[in-house]
Amino acid sequence: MTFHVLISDPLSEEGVYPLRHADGINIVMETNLSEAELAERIDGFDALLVRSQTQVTRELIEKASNLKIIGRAGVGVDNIDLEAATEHGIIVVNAPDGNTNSAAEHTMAMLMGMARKIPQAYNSLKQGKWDRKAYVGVELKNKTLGVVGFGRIGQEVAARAKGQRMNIIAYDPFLTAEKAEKLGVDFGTVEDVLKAADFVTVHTPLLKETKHLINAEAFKVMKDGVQIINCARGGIIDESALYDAVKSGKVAGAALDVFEQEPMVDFRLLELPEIIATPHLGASTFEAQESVAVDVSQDVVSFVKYGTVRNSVNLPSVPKELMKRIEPYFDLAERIGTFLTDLTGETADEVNVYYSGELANLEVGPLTRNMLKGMLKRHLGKHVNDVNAMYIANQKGIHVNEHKSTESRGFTNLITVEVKTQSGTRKASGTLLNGQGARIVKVDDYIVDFLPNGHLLFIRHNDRPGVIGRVGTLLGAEDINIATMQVGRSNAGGDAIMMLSIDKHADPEDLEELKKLEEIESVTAIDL
Ligand SMILES: NC(=O)c1ccc[n+]([C@@H]2O[C@H](COP(=O)([O-])OP(=O)(O)OC[C@H]3O[C@@H](n4cnc5c(N)ncnc54)[C@H](O)[C@@H]3O)[C@@H](O)[C@H]2O)c1
Ligand SMILES: O=C(O)[C@H](O)COP(=O)(O)O
Repeated sequence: MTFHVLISDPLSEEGVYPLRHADGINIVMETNLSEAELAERIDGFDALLVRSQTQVTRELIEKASNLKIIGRAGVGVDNIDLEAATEHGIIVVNAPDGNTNSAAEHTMAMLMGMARKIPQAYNSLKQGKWDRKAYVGVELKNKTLGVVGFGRIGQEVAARAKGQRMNIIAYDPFLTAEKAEKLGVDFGTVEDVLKAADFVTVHTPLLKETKHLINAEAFKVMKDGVQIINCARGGIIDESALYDAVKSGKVAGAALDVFEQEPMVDFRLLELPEIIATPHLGASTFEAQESVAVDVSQDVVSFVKYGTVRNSVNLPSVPKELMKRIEPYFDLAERIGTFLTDLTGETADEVNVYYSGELANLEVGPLTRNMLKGMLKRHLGKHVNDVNAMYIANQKGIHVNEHKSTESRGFTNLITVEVKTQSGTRKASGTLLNGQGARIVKVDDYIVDFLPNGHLLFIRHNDRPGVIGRVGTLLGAEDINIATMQVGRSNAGGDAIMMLSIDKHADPEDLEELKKLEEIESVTAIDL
């Protein structure tokens, strides 16, 4: 049975060599298909290989009844509807490392070209002018480069910028003081980075949280004359805010390789002489394209021959028998992970997962991966799933340990997750109650019992008369209805907690009002 592969974006011929010469695999490379033509052709193929140009939408996937694997020859999978692929049982693989170096080098080229106004000077010379006064640049030496997003490419850019004797300050949800020191960079919040930087470069995925991360508010806190680079994803910088910031003189230069809409249609930005641009070329080198094409080709061959892949970004590989016994706990494990990320407001350095009861006799790795997915998804969105969660956690230096005990601890099965963060240790335990679904039954050392879903408030307070009533009164005044309320205390008059589920999201102002109430120690909103 021949395995048919359609390549709809330009992949390196050298890179697809393993595919072209694999038994039983037929390749068609058609890189000029319109969306409609692709939708017509896709049904006849078992695999689709793309870069960033082809939009692999839910509509396209629904037409691809034979599709078994999608290969992304690059990092970003935001042009692929992962949920739709997973729902349709289609494995998605990418090539997370193959173009890192090229993208970092392109970022440095854009940084230096912008600092010395090279494209502008070249265009002027091409028009026959010899104008040396108009293109006075700035040095990089002793200037501060602010890096927002300190993963593979962010770190490679920082290493190169240090070679230019720049000072580096970085922000990344997974960057801690210890890691920053080891990498020889300063670190801080996004605001710290934007305030300190002479040059800002962004290297995050495009997520709900990072869309327009650099907006008008962000430009306000930056230094006058700041210069900014985006070789990551269009949309991280609000292009309309950038236009205004350049016009006002706040931003002295911008170097863009990616755009909110690609191919670019609104060229307004390029009318500004302070802006230089390239058409999404960060990974466009022979070396990078060969590397990423080899990576995805090898995964397709491995999938055809053995049913396994290396760089899956969406599907778990769990034996059917085991899946039947642990699948009911997947959702609980994920919710505990998200609950703890929101409860701590920090990323973990160490995670200990304790399985007690019958679960202790099973391979619980997929449950741990689901819990990690819940823990990481706040910052990595659909880039993390139960297949790559452990890989990403390890990459971020999060130590993950599993512990098992057949001791029942009062429940047939109990999953306890303990996280160690910069601020201390927190934990939560959950179980499945027969016929009532997932429940969280312990938070830190307090016994509770609530559904881990919807809008939750976790309140730490001193055990005094009237505290609970005041909380209820304030929420009522804000028209926030309490669905359930759990209270627990270490001892009479001691530390205590409230765990509330409320009917609508409590906004920051409501939380601030609650924190002002007498005897309230902390208030944390958790939306699961
Ligand atoms: N221009 C190009 O041709 C080109 C080439 C390669 C990669 N890219 C893009 O560059 C980006 C980075 O690629 P990578 O390989 O370094 O990915 P990566 O996953 O190694 O690093 C991304 C980092 O962003 C961090 N992050 C997530 N949300 C954040 C936030 N709100 N604030 C700060 N940091 C946040 C993550 O923790 C992670 O460490 C991706 O979007 C990728 O698609 C573009
Ligand atoms: O996410 C990536 O890998 C880059 O944006 C490269 O995209 P490309 O494969 O379209 O060059």
